[in-house]
Amino acid sequence: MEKICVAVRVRPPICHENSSSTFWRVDDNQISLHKLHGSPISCVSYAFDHVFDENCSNSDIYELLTKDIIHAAVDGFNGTSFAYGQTSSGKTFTMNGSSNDPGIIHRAVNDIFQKINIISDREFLIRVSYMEIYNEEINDLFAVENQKLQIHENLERGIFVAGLREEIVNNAEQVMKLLESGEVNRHFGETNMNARSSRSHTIFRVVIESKGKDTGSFGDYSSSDAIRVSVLNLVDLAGSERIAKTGTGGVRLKEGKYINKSLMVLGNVINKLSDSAKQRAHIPYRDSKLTRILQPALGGNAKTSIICTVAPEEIHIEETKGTLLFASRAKRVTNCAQVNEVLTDAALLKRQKLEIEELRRKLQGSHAEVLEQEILKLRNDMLQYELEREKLEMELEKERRSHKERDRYIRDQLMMIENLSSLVSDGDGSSSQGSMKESPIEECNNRGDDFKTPCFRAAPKAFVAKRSNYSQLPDLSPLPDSFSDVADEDTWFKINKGYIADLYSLQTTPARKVQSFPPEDVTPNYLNKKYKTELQNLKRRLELVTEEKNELQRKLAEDIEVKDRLKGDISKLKQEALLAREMPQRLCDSVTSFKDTYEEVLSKMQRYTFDGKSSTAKLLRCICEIGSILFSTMETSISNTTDRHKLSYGNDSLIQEYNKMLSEKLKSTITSLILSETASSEDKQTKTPCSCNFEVAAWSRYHVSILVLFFVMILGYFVSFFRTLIF
Ligand SMILES: Nc1ncnc2c1ncn2[C@@H]1O[C@H](COP(=O)(O)OP(=O)(O)OP(=O)(O)O)[C@@H](O)[C@H]1O
Repeated sequence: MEKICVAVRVRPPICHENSSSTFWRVDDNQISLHKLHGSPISCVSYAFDHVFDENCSNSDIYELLTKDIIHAAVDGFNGTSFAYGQTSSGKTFTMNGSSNDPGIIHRAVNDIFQKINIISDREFLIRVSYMEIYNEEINDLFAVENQKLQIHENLERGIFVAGLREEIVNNAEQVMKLLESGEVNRHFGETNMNARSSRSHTIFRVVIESKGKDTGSFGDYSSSDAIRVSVLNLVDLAGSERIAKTGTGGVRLKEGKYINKSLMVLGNVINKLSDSAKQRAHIPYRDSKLTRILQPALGGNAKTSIICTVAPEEIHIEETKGTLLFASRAKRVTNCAQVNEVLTDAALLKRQKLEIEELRRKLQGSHAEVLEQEILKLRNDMLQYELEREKLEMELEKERRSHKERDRYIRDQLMMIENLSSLVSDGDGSSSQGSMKESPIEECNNRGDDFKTPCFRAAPKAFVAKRSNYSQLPDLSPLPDSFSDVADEDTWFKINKGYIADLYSLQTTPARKVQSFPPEDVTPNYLNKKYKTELQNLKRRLELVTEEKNELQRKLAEDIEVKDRLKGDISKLKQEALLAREMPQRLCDSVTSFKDTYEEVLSKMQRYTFDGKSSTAKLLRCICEIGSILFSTMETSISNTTDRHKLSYGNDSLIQEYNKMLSEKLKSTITSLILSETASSEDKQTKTPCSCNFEVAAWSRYHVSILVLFFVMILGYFVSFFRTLIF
């Protein structure tokens, strides 16, 4: 919540009065009425956010009063700046300025483009429109054919003027040209008070849309997909006037009445808003087109500044006091400005997903308390979004239905008119047919298509192109069709004396139940009900959050359990791997010791053979040879096994080959041994045997044969065991 910023500007005197007895004195942010010789007049002293004396320039006013609002508008806040004051007090001079001292509008436009050129991480679409409220009718200053436009309201655009031309602009120069063309269409007139008096209120409107350029960085979820839409109104009001002074009649008189009446409604709105919330009842925004259009700026979602211009001359003392009274009341009005973001469903989902991700990350870092808070916040936000979305959907549906009904009604009416006109005409229905080709709604749509700026520089980017087709069929929101004649002097008195009119006798439209800002029903019952609902919502959210927290804790415990189990498995596997790595070495050791034993046994056996030529000796040599080949083969295989890369099926075939070769060799040795044995037994019968040597040789052959068989078995078994182990 923030207060409206209010300033007062004193224009330089136009005519120097000789007989004046008082003067207005400006001290810092105070303005007070003094007697000619210096003493202040009691109760005529006012303080505001700023008071500018006659030496101040438009530049000073812009810097201190308006610049912040313009910058905030670029950042997505709605903004309004308007000039209020009696006729000829310098409102138009403040808003439009002169060639030497450009006014607030020109400075704001330049500033907007300067600022958006600096912001490199967002893309912008700027649209401008210019309208006037003349005799309580809205006219388009960019398109003279657009007269008597209607005010509408819908969810997406809020309060807007249907059929108003909006120009897409790319630079300040383009806007200045448009403004110049608009000024030509504005209603000015000569009065006794001002040679060029504004006879209408004008509103120059800038709509600033922007979207973040996608940086793709984590955590940049707040802005990447959301579109910001802000509306900036720069308003030059017509001045209140006293017919006795302006000396007008005819058209001017009529204009003056409308001006005074709408300013009186503005004063009433400000008065109501400046009351405390308890005293505030219905705010009569709908009593004039001016207040209806400025509704968001007056106590709504906008940052607002008011510059109240006063004339220093003594003859205008009553008007000046009236203006200062208005300014004092306006100072008490609070607004509630917030960045206007339009979130698409996808953007909302993305934002929530990222927020959950962020939470998970934090959970892993075990910041449980912080998380609890954040979960709570997140759940709250999500719930709020859901509720809002549901509400909006319902409202949209309602709006659509009423829209359809209206369409049907208009079509029926058109048909009726067509029938009637064909009845009236003498059988020639062609003229009526021609005029009935387009329904008002179609006409409005066609008008919407004309919104594009002819001198638009380049083909717009995707975002710009999409948003520039921004045109909705309006919803009817009737305003009083005509202002009843109000006795001018009476109205003037009410404006300047701070009189609060009886609104209900003035009001011509029923108060709507749903007002955006501020809430109107503040009765205790309503509040009780509201708080109860809120409490229930909060409880429900709390339950959800607790559930989610418990779920997350359970998952965390499960994760820890699985992790422990895996750790046990890994250490077992590590031990097995260590054993597997040691196995070849152990085998190698076994083979070496087996080889040693084998060689020892063989050397002992060789001792039984008395000469190396006997068949036993031959057999032993053969066994010895076979043994050493077998052992070296095994050693090679084992060393290959140690180096896993060398292990292949080729080793298996090598062992098989050796096995085969050895068997054949053993077979041939045994065959040759049997043959030589047969030959020696034949010799035994022909020669005299040496019984002692024969017995020894026979004994040794017998044992050697057994041993050979034994070793062959062991070797065979060893080789097969070794092969199984490796493969
Ligand atoms: N601060 C100022 N410095 C110099 N001249 C000023 C200043 N303010 C107003 N004037 C002059 O006073 C005259 C009246 O000003 P202006 O037309 O801006 O008044 P206004 O409040 O817009 O009147 P109206 O309500 O009738 O349109 C103009 O000639 C303008 O140039």
